[in-house]
Amino acid sequence: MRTDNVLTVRGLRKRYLGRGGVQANDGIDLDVSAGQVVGLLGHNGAGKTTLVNQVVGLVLPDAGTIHLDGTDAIAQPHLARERASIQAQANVPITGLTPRRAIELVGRIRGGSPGLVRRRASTLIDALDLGPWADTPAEKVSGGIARLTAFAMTVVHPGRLVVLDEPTNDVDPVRRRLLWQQIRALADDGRGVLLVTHNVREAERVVDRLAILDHGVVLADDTPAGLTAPLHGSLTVEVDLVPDVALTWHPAVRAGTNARGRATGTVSAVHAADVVGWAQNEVEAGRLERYALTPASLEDVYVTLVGDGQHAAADAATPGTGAGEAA
Ligand SMILES: Nc1ncnc2c1ncn2[C@@H]1O[C@H](COP(=O)(O)OP(=O)(O)OP(=O)(O)O)[C@@H](O)[C@H]1O
Repeated sequence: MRTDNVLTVRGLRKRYLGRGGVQANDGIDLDVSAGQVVGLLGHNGAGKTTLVNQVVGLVLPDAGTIHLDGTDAIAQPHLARERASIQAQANVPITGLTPRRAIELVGRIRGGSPGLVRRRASTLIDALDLGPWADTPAEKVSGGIARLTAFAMTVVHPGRLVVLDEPTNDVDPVRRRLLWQQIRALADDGRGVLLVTHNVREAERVVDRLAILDHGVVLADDTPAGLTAPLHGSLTVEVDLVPDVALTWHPAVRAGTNARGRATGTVSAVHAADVVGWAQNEVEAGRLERYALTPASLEDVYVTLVGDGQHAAADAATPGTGAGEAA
């Protein structure tokens, strides 16, 4: 029976043997429907790539089931690879080709007709602003352009499921937005998209649903709004510390993380004005460098669930460095 689910994963387990062994996936359930972008967020080693590799038959699970567009992906990995398009974490080398030629070649290998592939390649090149490099030898293009080329190679003739493993690595902020638009367009066109990322802000911008993975376990799986709902009514306070000056939070602040000269806490919105007054005072007295108050975000949810994952926050936008900002 055909369902709207493009990918259904149940109870997936994978342990790598070797010194001590690693339980890379520990009973994962995950669904991706047609028309949906589902984010898979987790720090280094959380088990994301292991999950993806099992979906496309590159790694054999110890237990669990994977159904991809109606087929059993474990029993029939060749069908899974036909029905899924995957952009791996590492770019496939395209030395000797130009980006345009590489994109067209993959489209043809995947069964697209010459005319259709040529048109789709041109559309992607324009949409991702790759025009100036499209006909340049691949050896001469930058890392970001190579990454965008790899994305275009993946989606030139996409399967029902499109898996993108860190597609925006090395991509500049402007083209990153263009890429996000193309990810959205894939879903709008009826594909299911699984977007693997470390980047909380990226997840916030693009996904319909987000699964947070930690040590091989899905800790939460919901819409961004659903994930942040428990934090509604609270704000995040972030302060930059003055070296050698101990921080004493305002009593209304619940302390969170404190590392590398920056501390965060949460405060109920009803106490926000008091905390702004306190923070301003601390800045003027030279006990704080700066402060910022922002609405609770997915990043706060992630840190609450996973801990102070410096990895996840690494690519997040940095608040301004003025004397203080209140959102
Ligand atoms: N082939 C392998 N043999 C042994 N251990 C492995 C192998 N591949 C991955 N691991 C281990 O399994 C765990 C999960 O790794 P995985 O690559 O799936 O995580 P990830 O979330 O994709 O990380 P990253 O974001 O760094 O790519 C890690 O502890 C990793 O060291």
